[in-house]
Amino acid sequence: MIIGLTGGIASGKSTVSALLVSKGARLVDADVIAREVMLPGHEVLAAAVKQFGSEILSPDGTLNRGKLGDIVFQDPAALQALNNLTHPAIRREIKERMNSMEEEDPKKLIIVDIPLLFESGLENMFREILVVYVPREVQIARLMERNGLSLEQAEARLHAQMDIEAKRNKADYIIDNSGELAHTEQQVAVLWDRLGLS
Ligand SMILES: CC(C)(COP(=O)(O)OP(=O)(O)OC[C@H]1O[C@@H](n2cnc3c(N)ncnc32)[C@H](O)[C@@H]1O)[C@@H](O)C(=O)NCCC(=O)NCCS
Ligand SMILES: Nc1ncnc2c1ncn2[C@@H]1O[C@H](COP(=O)(O)OP(=O)(O)OP(=O)(O)O)[C@@H](O)[C@H]1O
Repeated sequence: MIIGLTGGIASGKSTVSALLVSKGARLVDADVIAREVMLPGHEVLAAAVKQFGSEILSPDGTLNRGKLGDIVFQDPAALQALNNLTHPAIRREIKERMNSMEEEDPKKLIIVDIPLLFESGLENMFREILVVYVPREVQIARLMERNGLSLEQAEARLHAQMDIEAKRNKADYIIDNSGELAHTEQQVAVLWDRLGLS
């Protein structure tokens, strides 16, 4: 059983994924893979340096994520160029990990957390999709707080994604993470039952 999990930036995808993992699900996390392909020595990072220049690197040769984020989240063409470099490698790795987890234990729930699942047209990879939802204002407030961003920076990041209401409309399952964590936990428990996993 494989479910695609998505939502908006800072809507709580990692929080909900962690709750599902604590119940026994296995997790493929596209953000983790996206970080791996940007590590020194990886061909995707080399291609990004070629595209955006060595100013996206810190003095120790690692990616300066804030710097690259500032470049791409203000410029749709730059974001598209970055996506063209990173997404094929990320997609390949997601598929490999999903397949090997499924082979290892076909009965276990596998959660595949992909922030840009809809934007990247990956809906067809999944029979069912779970959207972690919070209203836009909550998204902005949590993003500003967690990443120390200004309102303008936070809005630019939201603007680079499909609107959260549109994602919610495409969901098979919705977890509303706008309340207290305990409320989110309850919904995860209900979902777990509904999937027949209890
Ligand atoms: C631009 C980068 C360096 C910014 O790094 P930073 O540490 O500030 O953010 P982080 O990687 O933690 O991403 C936070 C969130 O931003 C949003 N986001 C990231 N990349 C993108 C993108 N290409 N388009 C729209 N939103 C994005 C997602 O909601 C993500 O969960 C980084 O996001 C990156 O390398 N992005 C390209 C790879 C990618 O598309 N990743 C998304 C997961 S598939
Ligand atoms: N129910 C909640 N109540 C209050 N704060 C929360 C709740 N759920 C998550 N948060 C906080 O909101 C922020 C965003 O949550 P989280 O990192 O899980 O989102 P995400 O969707 O995985 O983010 P990203 O898109 O950036 O990867 C974090 O700082 C987290 O601690």
